[in-house]
Amino acid sequence: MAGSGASEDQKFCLREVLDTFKLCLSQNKEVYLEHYVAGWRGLVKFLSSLGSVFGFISKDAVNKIQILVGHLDGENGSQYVTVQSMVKYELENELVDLSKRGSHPESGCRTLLRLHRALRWLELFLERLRTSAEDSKTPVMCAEAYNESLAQHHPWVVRKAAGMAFPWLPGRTAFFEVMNVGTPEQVVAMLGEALPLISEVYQITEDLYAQHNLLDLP
Ligand SMILES: CCCCCCCCCCCCC/C=C/[C@@H](O)[C@H](COP(=O)(O)O)NC(=O)CCCCCCCCCCCCCCC
Repeated sequence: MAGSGASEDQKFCLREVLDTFKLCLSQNKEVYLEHYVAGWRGLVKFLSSLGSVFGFISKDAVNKIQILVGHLDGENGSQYVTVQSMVKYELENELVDLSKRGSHPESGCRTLLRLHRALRWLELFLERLRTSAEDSKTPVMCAEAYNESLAQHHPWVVRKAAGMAFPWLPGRTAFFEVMNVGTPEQVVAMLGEALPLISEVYQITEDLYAQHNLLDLP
């Protein structure tokens, strides 16, 4: 965390953010919540730098990040060190609404699930960016990635709002520039390194949630 704080005044660099996902995995492949949340913080910062039309998206992500930080910093914080320990703790203590929303609308499990689904969007979008041609359209890549992932969990009105924001994304060249990673070739190389890590974090979480039947938490 100290690292991400120290870089706050410096110019944003997407490599640093994606590197955070490297720190997420423990030796025995558990996912550290602190680094997961730090990764999302960085992504949201990047999204905010793209303009206020994405504000409603950042706002929801920030809200979810805050809920998770609240658990991490709360009196039972030691149970929230990894996603695995969080799931175990919340399930054993019946702190999760399993079939309909009830007394635990802010469980770590349901909150993280929303970010987890968004991580799949990120994976799909970055993979498209990585393999895109110079004249590829970012809004199209973004919408395709969204339709294949998050959209399936969103009601019509959210899908509609998201669809209205996508055309405001900067074009590929400008997008690569705000990433502040270097030349387009360097961006592509960086994405090639970061993507397997993001996929691994995603897959480990997905398997864990599937194993506990948590993929449809309300
Ligand atoms: C760069 C383009 C960014 C486009 C982001 C695509 C995702 C669009 C998502 C639209 C979400 C709209 C906000 C509302 C969401 C909630 O309804 C919904 C459900 O929550 P609930 O069950 O508590 O009600 N929330 C969610 O699904 C969580 C959404 C979290 C979205 C985080 C997106 C962060 C994107 C970071 C962009 C970084 C780009 C980096 C690329 C190099």
